[in-house]
Amino acid sequence: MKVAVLGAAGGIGQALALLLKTQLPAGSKLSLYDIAPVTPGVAVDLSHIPTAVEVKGFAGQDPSAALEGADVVLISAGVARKPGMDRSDLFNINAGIVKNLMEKCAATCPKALIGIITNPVNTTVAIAAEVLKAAGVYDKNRLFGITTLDVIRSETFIAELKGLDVADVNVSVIGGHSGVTILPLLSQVEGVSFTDEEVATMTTRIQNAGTEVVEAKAGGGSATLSMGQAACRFGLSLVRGLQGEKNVVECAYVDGGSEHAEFFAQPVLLGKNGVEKVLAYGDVSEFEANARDAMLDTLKADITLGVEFVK
Ligand SMILES: NC(=O)c1ccc[n+]([C@@H]2O[C@H](COP(=O)([O-])OP(=O)(O)OC[C@H]3O[C@@H](n4cnc5c(N)ncnc54)[C@H](O)[C@@H]3O)[C@@H](O)[C@H]2O)c1
Ligand SMILES: O=C(O)C[C@H](O)C(=O)O
Repeated sequence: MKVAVLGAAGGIGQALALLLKTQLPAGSKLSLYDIAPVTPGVAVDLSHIPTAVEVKGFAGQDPSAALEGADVVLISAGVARKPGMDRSDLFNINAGIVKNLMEKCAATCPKALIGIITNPVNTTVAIAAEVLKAAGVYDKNRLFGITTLDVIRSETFIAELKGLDVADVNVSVIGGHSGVTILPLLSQVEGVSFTDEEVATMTTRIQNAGTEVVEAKAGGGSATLSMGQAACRFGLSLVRGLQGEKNVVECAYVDGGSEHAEFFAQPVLLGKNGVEKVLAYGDVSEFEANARDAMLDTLKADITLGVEFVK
């Protein structure tokens, strides 16, 4: 199994690479690429950790060597937010970066499962899909926007509020990955009940959690360590699915035939070809149904922006 990380010298990339080096199955290959010249050094550094995962690092303008034979590609290349910015403010720089990297993926590893971390995810995933379509290699089951950070935040915050063991808390988060498009389905959390006020406060906290980190880092970037953990969880789930493990389910932002939008985050069953089945997200409360319907104009506009960028 070969996993490539693009943007591997960055805050997320280095944390993710460390976690993958220590958690990928024995015999895996980890391929690190970034435009930053330090990237081969990051790989050498990681290679001294005693696990049966081979690491190689690549720098420069062309990621092709890093992508050859990749089964999974995780992309965190691009710029991060500073206080006062929205994720959509990253579009001007990150759209072109994702487009260029996806052209290389389409040419070099068209069958790989690709997970997009780079913001604005609602839009960059649409860009990735258009690039793959233009190259004639699009398979909707192999492209994912990684929204796992919203899931782990939800699990953490709910466990804290309700005094639960976080290992017992499972939450689906649907929609997209920015502001009101992030919708945790609190009504479905087993063994927990929330007052209306708790639902409103918790939903807002989860939607603004990225900004909470951006402000706390005071100009030094956005979430990197928690995102490294989230991307590692998601990447390992992709690998487990590819290896034939059953019942691997994650929420992800996919082109899954949703009635709501062309791309929509919801639970998916992962398998040997990526998405094996898009799962229904189940019954929702009136609050959640209203929040879901209210996000759709924003989500669709984010998607259209990406489609038009490539066309
Ligand atoms: N999906 C999510 O939940 C989520 C969570 C946190 C951050 N993010 C996003 O992830 C992205 C990366 O965040 P970060 O904190 O790691 O940023 P960072 O600045 O620490 O790292 C980004 C890396 O990308 C590299 N890079 C830039 N252009 C590149 C190119 N063309 N090819 C290869 N590498 C390139 C840079 O050299 C840098 O090492 C941002 O867009 C951020 O908003 C997404
Ligand atoms: O908020 C950001 O800009 C980064 C990321 O999308 C997050 O949710 O932490």
